[in-house]
Amino acid sequence: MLSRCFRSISIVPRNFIPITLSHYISKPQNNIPFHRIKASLSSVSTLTCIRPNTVTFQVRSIATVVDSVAGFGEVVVGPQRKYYFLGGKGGVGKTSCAASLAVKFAHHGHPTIVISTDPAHSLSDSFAQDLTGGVLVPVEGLNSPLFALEIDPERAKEDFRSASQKNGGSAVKDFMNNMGLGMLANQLGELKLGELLDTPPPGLDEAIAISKVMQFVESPQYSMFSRIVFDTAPTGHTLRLLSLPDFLDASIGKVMKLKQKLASATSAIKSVLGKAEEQQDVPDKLEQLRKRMTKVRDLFRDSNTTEFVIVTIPSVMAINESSRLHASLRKEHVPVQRLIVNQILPPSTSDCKFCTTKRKDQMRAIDMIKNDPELANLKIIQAPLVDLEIRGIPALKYMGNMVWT
Ligand SMILES: Nc1ncnc2c1ncn2[C@@H]1O[C@H](COP(=O)(O)OP(=O)(O)OP(=O)(O)O)[C@@H](O)[C@H]1O
Repeated sequence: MLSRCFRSISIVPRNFIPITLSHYISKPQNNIPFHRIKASLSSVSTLTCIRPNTVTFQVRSIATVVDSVAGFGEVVVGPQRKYYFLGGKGGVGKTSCAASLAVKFAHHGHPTIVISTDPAHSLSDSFAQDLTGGVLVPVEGLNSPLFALEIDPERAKEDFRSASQKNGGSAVKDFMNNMGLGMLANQLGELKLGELLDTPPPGLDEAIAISKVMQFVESPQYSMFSRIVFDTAPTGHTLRLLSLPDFLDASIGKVMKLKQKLASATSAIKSVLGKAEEQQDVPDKLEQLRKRMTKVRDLFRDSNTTEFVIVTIPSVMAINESSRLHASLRKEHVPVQRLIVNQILPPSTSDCKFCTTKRKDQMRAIDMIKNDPELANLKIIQAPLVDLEIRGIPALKYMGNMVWT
């Protein structure tokens, strides 16, 4: 019956999205132009056609939402490369929002990469495709170029460890001890270098992973990609990630100063002993790492190229965490404009007490946003809880059309 209704969809008031995800997926031929039909939270859901091809509709429950403040026009415009980070509390829908944005960018002609920096990846699950392996994998089922990358944090950490140990870690310490420069070795100890290298702080793997991403996105081979979407780890992890470039920059700077001192001490000893000067090391990996850290930090802060979109759900706990996240992002000078409030229960017209109470509870939580000094000025994007899990390209397209209007 619904399929007959769709023939008359153009006369439906602009404020409705009258189908459910399950219907969208099962009847793709009836896909309707979402850009023409937006719903407000006060509207009700599943649209039932009483008489086909007429303006008479009975609105039941379930359907959909969306305040048209997402401004997809703003994020899609311009051929120059832009970076979007999607982050928030665990399980709120970061991956679904990131993957759906990436699909939508690709659909609008932007060659796009979606990257998961969450050690517990779910991009493969979200796209319902195997995207593992730590390399760029083409996403299937789209006519436009979209690639995905699930970063392998263990491999990245290993790379960092071996680079650092070869260049500034235990090899340096041993060398200093052999040269009778134990005092310098002690200073190195004070810097807790060993701790940094042997038991990297949480988030280091992610920072290194992002610096690796920087390395390959800077290469001309990848210059064609105009949108890079990051699906980040839950809040705590991501905050550590954002503050790490500064921390590492400072730590690596200290290590490098020590290395310089060590190099001049070594060459002084060698010249006294009359030994030939050794060839200078090939490019110092620590210096490379430091440069990449600086680039990551600058990238995080540039509002012309970067936006961090906070994703939340309508619960007091999630909104409080989003508020703290925004405060921390502001402190790190990371540009934030939008807050997605995901998984909002549509109004219930049935006598389901659970649904009514739950929705009231959610509405109270949403009201908190308006009074929260950190969140009140953000553009709020409301997205409904849909009737199926968001998995696979059709579901991601559906989600994209709901969220990114
Ligand atoms: N609006 C929605 N309606 C229905 N299901 C949703 C919605 N948004 C997300 N989901 C589902 O919720 C689950 C969690 O979503 P997702 O993996 O995107 O969250 P996440 O924040 O990335 O989680 P994690 O922190 O574990 O990485 C998934 O099963 C997803 O399909």
